[in-house]
Amino acid sequence: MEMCAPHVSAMKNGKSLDEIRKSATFHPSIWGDFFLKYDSNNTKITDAEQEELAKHKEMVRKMLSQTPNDSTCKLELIDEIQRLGVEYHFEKEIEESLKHIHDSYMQRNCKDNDDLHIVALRFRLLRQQGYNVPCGVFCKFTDSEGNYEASLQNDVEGLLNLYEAAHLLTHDEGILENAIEFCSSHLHASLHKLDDVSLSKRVGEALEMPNRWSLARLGARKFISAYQEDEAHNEILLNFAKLDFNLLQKMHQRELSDATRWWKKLDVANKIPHARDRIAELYLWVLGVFFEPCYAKARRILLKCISMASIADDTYEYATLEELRILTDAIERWDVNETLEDSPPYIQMLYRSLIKTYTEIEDEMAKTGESYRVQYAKQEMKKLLVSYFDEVKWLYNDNYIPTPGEYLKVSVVSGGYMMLSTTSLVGMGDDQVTKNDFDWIVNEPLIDRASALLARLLDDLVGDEYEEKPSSIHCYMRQYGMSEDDARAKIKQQMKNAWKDMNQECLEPTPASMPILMRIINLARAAQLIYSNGDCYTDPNKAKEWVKMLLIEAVPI
Ligand SMILES: CC(C)=CCC/C(C)=C/COP(=O)(O)OP(=O)(O)O
Repeated sequence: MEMCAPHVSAMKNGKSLDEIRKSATFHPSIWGDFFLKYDSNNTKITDAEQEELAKHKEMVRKMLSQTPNDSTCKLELIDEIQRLGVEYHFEKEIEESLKHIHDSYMQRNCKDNDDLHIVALRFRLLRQQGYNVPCGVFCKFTDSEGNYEASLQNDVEGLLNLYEAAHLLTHDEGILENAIEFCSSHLHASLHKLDDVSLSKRVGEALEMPNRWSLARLGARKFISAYQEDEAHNEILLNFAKLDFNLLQKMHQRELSDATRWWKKLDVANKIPHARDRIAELYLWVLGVFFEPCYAKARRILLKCISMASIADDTYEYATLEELRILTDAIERWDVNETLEDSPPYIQMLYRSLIKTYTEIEDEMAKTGESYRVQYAKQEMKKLLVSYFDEVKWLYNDNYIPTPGEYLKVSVVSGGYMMLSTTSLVGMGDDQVTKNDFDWIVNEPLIDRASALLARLLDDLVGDEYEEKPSSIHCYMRQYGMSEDDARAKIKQQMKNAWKDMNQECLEPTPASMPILMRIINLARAAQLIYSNGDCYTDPNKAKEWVKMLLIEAVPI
């Protein structure tokens, strides 16, 4: 591609590109120092709280082991445990039960009862676990032309379960695609007629965001409230879920408090004032990737790296082409002694913080002989910043609009998700992640590319208001002479395909272990949330409710 000379900036409304870029401003942080107050004193978990939790946990464990595997109650109990967000306490028990349920289902050739709710629930639980249950189990609910029976319209519980199950679809599963369409329209129609408060809440939430796409913590918080309204709820299980949610929340508050202190020390608001000041929102993103106590170290590392990416993203949308050329070259060399003394302070500051952050992570990982992991993360960060620079070069090349192929090659990387997926493995346990897993993930396996593509396209669909650079919408319009609506429809189709790829890769035989695949699925879920209503990262008011629900307000006991 022919580049313009660096000093020849494109003009728009009488302003040079440099001027336009420097004039962009972001909403200030809405949280400021708020989370500092959650220090060790304010987030203490008392012995009495621990004991109460342990007592409830034992009762739930007993319930789980005493409910026969071949009962429909068992399916419902597992689903409730998972959706209430406490599955991580009983992973082994649930794994064994689902294996038993799967094996006996296969032995009887998937013969089932005729209750749609149960068929769909079993299908979903087994697919979530990686079992490739055939979608043909739903044939008996369709007529000879493949349409779902009209009589199902009144079975709201059945429709809801079918809708949730169908979101585990892979390619060429038209029966599940039809199910999503059929259920969506009838669930929408049922919403204002439902007397059952719990069911109505669950239908509303599912239509807004199906369970497969939902952030686990937010899903748990909402399900606790719907479950409480269900007259048939199990009091012990409900109380356990509430206690657990609140204790985890204290741990998350403490982590965000520490992160806020680290962020303040960087002094981003003063030293890099063009950057978004979003440590709470970034923590929310990371919490979407892993919320369990065993991932505290992984969260801490990922948060630091995503913060660096955020500052870098804004710097690549602010600085001049020449400044960025020098920065990008230095980052590719990754020379810890480089100071970039001829560059402006914000470039020096970004470079210094980046090197320092990764050096600190490396030192920490060296203690367990795992500093090799940081090399992979560094490589991905370099790739990310090079892709940011490639986008800037398009812009300075007279607003060059790339072909869709050219665009995606760069912008799937610049979405940051490949860097995040690799980095999310850095702080995970050595029983969960090996060197082979890093070699696998940095080679852009299908699930990783699909999650990154989804995030990029979601961002593109909402991002235009803040961005100067081209998006996939422009590229499609230009390449195929499409209208904006048609380009958007094409992008939505690609997003559906990305979910099919991700679902397929989570079925046995899987390309990596489930804890690793779940990080990638969870990243996709975080993107679904953050770009669900415009760009909720850039506009902090849009993410405010979620921060409150997950990080401030305890669940009322
Ligand atoms: C996924 C990551 C790395 C998150 C950190 C914050 C960030 C860079 C968000 C995307 O912002 P944007 O919408 O401005 O992104 P882009 O400029 O790539 O469109």
